[in-house]
Amino acid sequence: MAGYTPMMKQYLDIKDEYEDCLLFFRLGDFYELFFEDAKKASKELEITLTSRDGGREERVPMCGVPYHSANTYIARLVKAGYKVAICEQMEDPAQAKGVVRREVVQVITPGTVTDDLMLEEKRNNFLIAVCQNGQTYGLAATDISTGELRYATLTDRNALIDEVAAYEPAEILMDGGTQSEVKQEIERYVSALVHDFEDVRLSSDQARELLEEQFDDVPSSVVENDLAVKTVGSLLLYVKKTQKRALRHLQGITVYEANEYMVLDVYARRNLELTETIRDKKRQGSLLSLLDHTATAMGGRLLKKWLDKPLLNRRGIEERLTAVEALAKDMLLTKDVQEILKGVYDLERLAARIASGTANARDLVALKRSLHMLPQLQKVSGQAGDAFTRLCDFSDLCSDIAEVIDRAIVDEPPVSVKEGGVIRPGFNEELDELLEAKRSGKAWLARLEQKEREATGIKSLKIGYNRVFGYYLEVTKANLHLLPAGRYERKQTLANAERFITPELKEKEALILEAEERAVELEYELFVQLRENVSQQVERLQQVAHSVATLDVLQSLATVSARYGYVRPEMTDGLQLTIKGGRHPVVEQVLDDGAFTPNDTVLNPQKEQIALITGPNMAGKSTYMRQVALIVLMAHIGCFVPATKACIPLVDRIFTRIGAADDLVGGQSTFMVEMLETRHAITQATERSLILLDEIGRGTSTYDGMAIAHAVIEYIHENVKAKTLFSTHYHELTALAEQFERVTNVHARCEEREGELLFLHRIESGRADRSYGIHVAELAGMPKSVIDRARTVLTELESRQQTAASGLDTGEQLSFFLSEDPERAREREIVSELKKWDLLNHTPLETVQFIEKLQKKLMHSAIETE
Ligand SMILES: Nc1ncnc2c1ncn2[C@@H]1O[C@H](COP(=O)(O)OP(=O)(O)OP(=O)(O)O)[C@@H](O)[C@H]1O
Repeated sequence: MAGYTPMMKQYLDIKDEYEDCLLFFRLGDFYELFFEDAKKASKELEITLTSRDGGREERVPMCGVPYHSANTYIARLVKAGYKVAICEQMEDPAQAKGVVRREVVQVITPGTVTDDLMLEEKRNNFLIAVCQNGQTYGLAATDISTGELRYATLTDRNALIDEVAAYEPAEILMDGGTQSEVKQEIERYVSALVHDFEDVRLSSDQARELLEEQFDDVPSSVVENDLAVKTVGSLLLYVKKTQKRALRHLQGITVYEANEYMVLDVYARRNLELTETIRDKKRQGSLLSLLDHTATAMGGRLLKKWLDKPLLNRRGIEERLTAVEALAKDMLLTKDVQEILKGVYDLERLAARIASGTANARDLVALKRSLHMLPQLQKVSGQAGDAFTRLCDFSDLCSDIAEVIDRAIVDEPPVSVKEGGVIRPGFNEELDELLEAKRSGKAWLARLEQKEREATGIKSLKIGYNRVFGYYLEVTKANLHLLPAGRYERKQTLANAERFITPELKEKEALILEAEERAVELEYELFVQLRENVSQQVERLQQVAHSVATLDVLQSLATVSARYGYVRPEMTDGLQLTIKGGRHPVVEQVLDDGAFTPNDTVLNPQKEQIALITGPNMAGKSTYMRQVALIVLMAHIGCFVPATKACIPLVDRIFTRIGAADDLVGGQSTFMVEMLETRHAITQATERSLILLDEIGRGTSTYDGMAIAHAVIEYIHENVKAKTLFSTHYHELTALAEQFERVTNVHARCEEREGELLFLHRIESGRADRSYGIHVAELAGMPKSVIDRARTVLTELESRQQTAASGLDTGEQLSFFLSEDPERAREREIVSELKKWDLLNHTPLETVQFIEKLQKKLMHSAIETE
């Protein structure tokens, strides 16, 4: 420190405490950054790097941004993953003795931003804390821009990763004890700022104390769980340390269990394109964007939550469906709801800003206007029926809050709350008197101007004001000779005018300025008082915000359901899934009207547990598989579904392995990803799950691939029992339908007409007879010579296979396995035939003949191999 100026010393002391942040150090009208911070920020923000004298020989690198536009710069840095500490001057530099006192007033990090500029309207901004205790993990998540705080204990690592991914957090705090592989895996799936919460580590007692201080009522499931106390406590401490302001809007802890909801892991979320498309990661084209007809930001955020956490409780689902049905049947009413909702601002974030003391008068007016819409929402939701009354509680319309804001704040207040013009006349007597004094003073000035003009005969004489000289009389040089001597005191000379004061003018000026100053001060005091009063009501506002958001989501789902001709799914307690005339909700919208071919689906654990889907490329297999999953998912969030009829059992998880997502997980081979996803599915699925496996095994050699695909199907059939859709190009696998009783074959039908391949996109029972791969290659514009050669090679291969198979007397479907390893395959077949032989229903002679036949087969096999 030696040699630095006192201000630089102050800077370095503060920076020492905020080492991991870029320190925005307020110097007059600028925030300045020094040393390494300046180098980083100037590069990131593309602003000039300069230097200043810091007292030592070498100059200190520096860059800066004007304070009034700092928000945009801070937003860019935070978005780039930096933490920014804002250090303000805590006293008036004009009155400070020595170095101006400075303090960090807020630390802005990706997970703790509250500025609208840095937030997406329809997206929550989650900050997550994770603690580990053995194999158990605590996860606490908060969005401080809305005030919600949730906690769950996860019983294994996969569950933790799925849950973290579902939040799509902006920032994650990890207990130092969390295993590094877990951290790595989280970092691989989630693009968030991840860091240790080294400096917010708490003992259980400290954490408990902190929670009790913050919340009136800490749920017993948290109090009695050390892991929960520690996780939520650390999260809270971090928020407190960064925000350094009231957190009244963090009102309670919602404790939930991950299995209360359908689990959608990272793969399923991405493969089903729930919130963004796989290819370009855009919202447009995702299921969320299709379903989102919400009119408010809160509704948009809640819809995403519903989609992230589909319900597993039938009553809850039915309740939503009933509400959606009521609105879908009455589009006029739905239109009314939408119109009213358009007048409602983001109540959640307004309430949060009010509670944290950052709201301005415009926010309060926005709140008032929104609250004024509530009686109408109460009325329409009442008209829509009982389900609404239960889901959206409009019993408290917060009209008292709207009324007090209305009485206090003018209709169009300025942005700043420190420059007056905020409080409505009649609200406060003292303020009215001060404003009257100011007004009458101004009228007096106008009269004085008139009087002086008449007295001097100078028509252009005018009264003006500036900050340095206060009020003055201005006379142009040409008219100076008209002024009587001695009455005016010269104050300022301009190029072509002179400015004067009189004792009378100065006396009045003191009164006017005093009144003005006091009025501005008083307005600010009154405003802060009002904001404080409203913030006491934050819980009521949050409650009503939730009801508005729920109504908005319901109307959005009803709008989509009515517009696209969806039907109400029948939710069943059983395990059978039946869909008639099902469509892919997103694909059907991109195609021309009526161009989408609807398809049926039946899946159940008794008979049709695993559907093997064959058919050429482009025939519609993936679309079909995804559509089944999306229909199931939509039903679970309470939305109607794109089908003519749907009976949907409760599905606890949807697993997907679909090729297109290969590029998503960096650093691993396509085949490795394929195997990871498949393992994930088959080890975690239950008989209530739905598994989609698209062309498993294609990432390796044919035999390996087929063997794996075979084994996976067998495993699901024998052990997992989950409903499964399995698409494959290995036609040989269709033989499994004969081997396993709950495997069925379906295919995407195509027809060849006059050498052209026609994709009918119809899923029909039975297997596809050919793969038509060469046709697709032709469609893709492959050179003719390549196509012709492929046809020749194919014919050759087919005839070779034919020859290999001709020795077999099975009459069954030709199998690649058989031609490759005929002996083993035949033995397997013989064993299977032996098993099936019903001794009691055959004569001894028949049995002997049967054994003789098997023996011959075996011998034949031996000769062939020799
Ligand atoms: N039911 C349908 N009705 C109309 N068009 C459809 C239907 N299903 C799919 N399609 C169209 O066919 C295209 C190909 O579908 P999809 O990707 O599902 O084929 P696929 O059989 O999975 O092909 P691949 O084996 O190459 O992955 C889709 O992009 C879509 O435009």
